[in-house]
Amino acid sequence: MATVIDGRQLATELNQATAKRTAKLATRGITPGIVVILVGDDPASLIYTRNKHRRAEKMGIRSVLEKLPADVDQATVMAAIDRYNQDDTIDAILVQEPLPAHLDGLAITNAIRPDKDIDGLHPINLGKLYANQPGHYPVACTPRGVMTILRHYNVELAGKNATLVGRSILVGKPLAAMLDNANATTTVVNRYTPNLSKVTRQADILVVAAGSPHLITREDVKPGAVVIDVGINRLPSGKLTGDVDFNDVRDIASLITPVPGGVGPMTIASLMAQTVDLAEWRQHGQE
Ligand SMILES: Nc1nc(=O)c2c([nH]1)NC[C@@H]1CN(c3ccc(C(=O)N[C@@H](CCC(=O)O)C(=O)O)cc3)C=[N+]21
Repeated sequence: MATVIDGRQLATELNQATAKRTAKLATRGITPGIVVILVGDDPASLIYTRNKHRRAEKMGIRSVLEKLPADVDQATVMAAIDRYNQDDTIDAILVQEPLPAHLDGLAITNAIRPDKDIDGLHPINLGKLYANQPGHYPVACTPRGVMTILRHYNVELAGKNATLVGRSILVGKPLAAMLDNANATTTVVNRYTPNLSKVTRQADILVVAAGSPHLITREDVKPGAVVIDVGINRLPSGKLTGDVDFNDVRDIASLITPVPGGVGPMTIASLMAQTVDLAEWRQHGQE
C-alpha cells in the first residue's frame, strides 16, 4: 500500500518558512510584491487567482490583481506588462493561463522581464534551466513543487527512470529538465506515443500532467513506482480528480499524490517562496 503524499502539510511547512523570510525582509523595509494579470473571467482561473491572492497577503507578500476584460487588445496587455516591469514594488509578474485565443501569448511571455518572470517561462530562464546553469533564476512553480515533494520524501533520482506524461511548457518540459539535471533518465511521452502503457510501466517515477481524467490505471504502473499526479479535472459532479485513477493505483505504488491535496497546494506554496526569492535576488542585484 502506497504512502499518500500530504501536499497540504508540506505546503504549510513551506509557507511557514516563507513567512519567516518575509518577516525578515520587512525589518529591512522590503515587502515582496506579485501581480497576477487575469484576462477574462474563466471561473477556474478566478478561483486560483483568488487563492493565490489570499495566500500571499497572509504571508506578508503584497499581491496585486490586474483584471482585464476578455476582449482586451494586445497593446493594452503589453502596456500593463511594461508598467509592472518598471514598477519597483513588483518582484513577480504572473499572467494567468489560459489566455483568450486572440492574444499573442508568446509575445506577452517574452515581454516579461526575466528577473520578474515568476513562471520561469521566458526563453532566457528556460534556456538556463535546460543548460543546467548555476546561479539564480526562476523556474515554473508546479515542477518546483514536485521536486520539493520528491526531495522531502527522499526519492532517489540518479539512475532511476522518470517518465513524464505531458510536455507542456509550464509542467512537462521544465520538469523533465529538472529531473534530468538531477541525473534521472527521463522519458517524455505524448498523445502520439505508441504503446503508452509499455513505456509508463518502465517508470520508477511516473509524473502525469496530461489533463485527462483517470488516464493512468494500475496496468500502466510499475509495482513500487512513485506516482505524481499533476492533473486537475473537474467532474460534472463538481468534484476534482486527477489524471491518475487513485483508488486503482494506490496499492501498487510506493508513494502517490492525491488530487486534491497533492501537487496543487505545493504549486501555490512554491509560487510564494519564489516570489520572495525574486525579491531577494533583485535586492542583491541592487546592492
Ligand atoms: N501562469 C500560470 N501559472 C500557473 O501556475 C497556473 C496557471 N497560469 N493557470 C492555471 C494553472 C493551475 N494551477 C493551480 C494551482 C493550484 C491549485 C490548487 O491549489 N489545487 C488544490 C485544490 C483547489 C480547488 O479545490 O479548486 C489541490 O489540488 O488540492 C490548482 C491549480 C496553477 N496554474
